[in-house]
Amino acid sequence: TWSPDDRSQIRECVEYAILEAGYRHIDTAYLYGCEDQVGEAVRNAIATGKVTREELFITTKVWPTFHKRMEDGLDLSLKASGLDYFDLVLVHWPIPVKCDSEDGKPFWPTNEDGYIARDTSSNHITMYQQLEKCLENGKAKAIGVSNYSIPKLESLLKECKYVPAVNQCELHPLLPRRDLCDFSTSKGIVMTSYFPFGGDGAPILKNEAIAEIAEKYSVSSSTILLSYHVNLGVSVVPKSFKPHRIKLNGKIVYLQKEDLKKLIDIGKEKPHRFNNINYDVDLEFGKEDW
Ligand SMILES: NC(=O)C1=CN([C@@H]2O[C@H](COP(=O)(O)OP(=O)(O)OC[C@H]3O[C@@H](n4cnc5c(N)ncnc54)[C@H](OP(=O)(O)O)[C@@H]3O)[C@@H](O)[C@H]2O)C=CC1
Ligand SMILES: O=C1Nc2ccccc2C1=O
Repeated sequence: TWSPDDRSQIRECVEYAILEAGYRHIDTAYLYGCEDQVGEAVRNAIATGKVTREELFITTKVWPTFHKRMEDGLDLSLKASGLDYFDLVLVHWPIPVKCDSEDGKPFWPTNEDGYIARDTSSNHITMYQQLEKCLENGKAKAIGVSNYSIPKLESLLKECKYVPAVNQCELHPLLPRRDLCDFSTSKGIVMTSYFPFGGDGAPILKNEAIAEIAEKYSVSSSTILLSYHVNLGVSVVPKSFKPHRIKLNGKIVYLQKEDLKKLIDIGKEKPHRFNNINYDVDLEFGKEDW
């Protein structure tokens, strides 16, 4: 449910996804400013009698400006959505961001050097530990992380009481991060892919190697990009505002091993990340210590 600009259609799209396209997992975040619409769509969908709250899986994320008061951040999400609980709550980014306000805004304050203003008095472990309390008090049915690298997971796993259920990261054939996926899976952490099409404007759909594989299976490149994850045991959260694409994005095909390998190989040597946030830290693929 992330949209960089117009957010007016989100309630309608979420209702359509649930009622007409069979979606059960909806991914949102405090950052996205649309938890009110997600909550309304959930209530409307339940009111039709076609789906129950228990059948739906609603994820939200707490923004790192709430690094000292993650539960307050989650309370704002619960209030905005009108939901009694979230099925999954994630630490949105492992990097605490400076904040003086109640509402966690601005989300991306910058220093004079133009980089995002980090707050080093908290860290990726202390933020997660506050969500452990939200698991224990029932505000979250499961908790996890987002944008955590292997070093960040390693240090978190040494200190946490509950293993994160999920690590949601940018993943696609141009950024396969198989080391991160294998590490997470070996620890019982489910990987979720965001930006399956490369984000706004879906730049990865222009990739010729992917188009070739799509032709072989007589499906669209978008179906190949989503099937890539499901075939690897990774869950995936595509976004579309267009009803026919919302339906199309529910389609998954079995991929032959040789095609999965071809897809992984696309970004193996020179991985490309589309989500570049202006932190003064090294986002070096797979090796980052931030
Ligand atoms: N944890 C995190 O830090 C992050 C999480 N996310 C989550 O991941 C979700 C997905 O990422 P998002 O940024 O939305 O980017 P996506 O990679 O899902 O791409 C969205 C773009 O693809 C287009 N599109 C969607 N389906 C198709 C299709 N079948 N054929 C052609 N074009 C298509 C959409 O256009 P149109 O709408 O016009 O169809 C839109 O321009 C977000 O909505 C959010 O929930 C995203 C970023 C970071
Ligand atoms: O969830 C997110 N969606 C985004 C889109 C652009 C940049 C950062 C983000 C997020 O952290």
